[in-house]
Amino acid sequence: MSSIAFHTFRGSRAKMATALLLTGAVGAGSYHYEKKRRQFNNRNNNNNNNKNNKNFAKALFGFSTGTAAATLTDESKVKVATLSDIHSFKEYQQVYNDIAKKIEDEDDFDVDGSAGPNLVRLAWHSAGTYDKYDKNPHTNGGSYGGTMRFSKEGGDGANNGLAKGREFLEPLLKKYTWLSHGDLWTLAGVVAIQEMGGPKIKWRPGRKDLSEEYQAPNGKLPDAAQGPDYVRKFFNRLDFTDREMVALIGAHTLGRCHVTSSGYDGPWDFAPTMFDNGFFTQLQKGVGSGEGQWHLRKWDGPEQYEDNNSNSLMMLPADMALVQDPKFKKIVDEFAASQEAFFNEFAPAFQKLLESGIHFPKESKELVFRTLDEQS
Ligand code: HEM
Repeated sequence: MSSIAFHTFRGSRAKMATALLLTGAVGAGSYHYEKKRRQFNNRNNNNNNNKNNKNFAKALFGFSTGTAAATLTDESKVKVATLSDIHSFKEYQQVYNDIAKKIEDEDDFDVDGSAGPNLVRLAWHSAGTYDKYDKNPHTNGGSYGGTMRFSKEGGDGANNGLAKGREFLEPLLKKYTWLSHGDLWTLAGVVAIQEMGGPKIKWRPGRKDLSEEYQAPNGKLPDAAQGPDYVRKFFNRLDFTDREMVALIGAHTLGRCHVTSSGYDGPWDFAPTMFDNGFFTQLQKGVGSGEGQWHLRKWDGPEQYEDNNSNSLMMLPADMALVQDPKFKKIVDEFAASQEAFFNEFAPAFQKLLESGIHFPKESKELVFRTLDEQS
């Protein structure tokens, strides 16, 4: 890189370096780091320790240690999950339990009671800003930095209603002062899904709070008024396949739309606090005048669908997109026919969503939590 280019980018690179170094991503000096470094050096059978230290850090974390601003490489433009200061499985299970109990205790959070659906949406919106085409860690989003706590990202219209979920979780940050916003919000999504009867979701810690400059630009979350091409393109930006995107939108089995948040109104199925394949069984029949089908709701609000049977359920245009596109429709039919198939594909897709844009070193363990029921 020429010195001019270097100076041009020096400010943001220095900030990036500081952020990553502060995260403890490098963790030089820790027991874990030292052990791995020695193994690496032995394997490479080379006495040049200083050079080897740098190569090791690069292999593990994607960038070299040393004078940070000067030695950052292009690979460093990723957000690296920390290994050095994460906590034990037992402690994360404790956080899990506290969130689960709080959901259970505060059962007047929303129209349907539970805070669970809001927390799932919080986890997804914290991660769903990721843009794989944007290589600048300041703007490419994802759940790492917990940046929805700042006013620009938090104030994006798509995030209306989520301040309530963030406030609900605030006491946990006071109790577990070592927990980052990103870890808390993503973990809360996992808790909510599992406690509402959904599949086990593997989860990994290591996100760190980043500063305001890392807020994702507004407009990175999906527009519900759009059709199949938009939905496919949107989720391709997050690196998802057709099957993964259909599975993920199946989370609309939970919760409801609120006129005060999005302008849309109503729940997708009759059990909005139960994680099942109800979204697909409702959606499957598509638009028409027959039994179990859908028609456009006549009202003053934005275009949305209403079910013929009860006139009380809703579908967004972006939901209906999944039965308008033949490739999506085939997958909807599969998930409507088998809840097991849905769960099997939802769980890894949701884990992938929560890890979008984050590099988890090979050594980082996937944690699988026990539900409150399983522990009693
Ligand atoms: C094309 C993609 C998507 C669009 C356009 C979309 C749109 C919306 C809208 C408009 C709402 C209503 C918000 C409100 O008024 O409170 C909503 C709620 C919700 N969304 Fe999505 N969504 C999408 C994908 C997803 C995904 C991938 C997930 C999770 C994996 C998800 C989980 C939820 C949940 C749980 C709620 C209910 C929240 C509550 O009850 O407070 N959505 N979504």
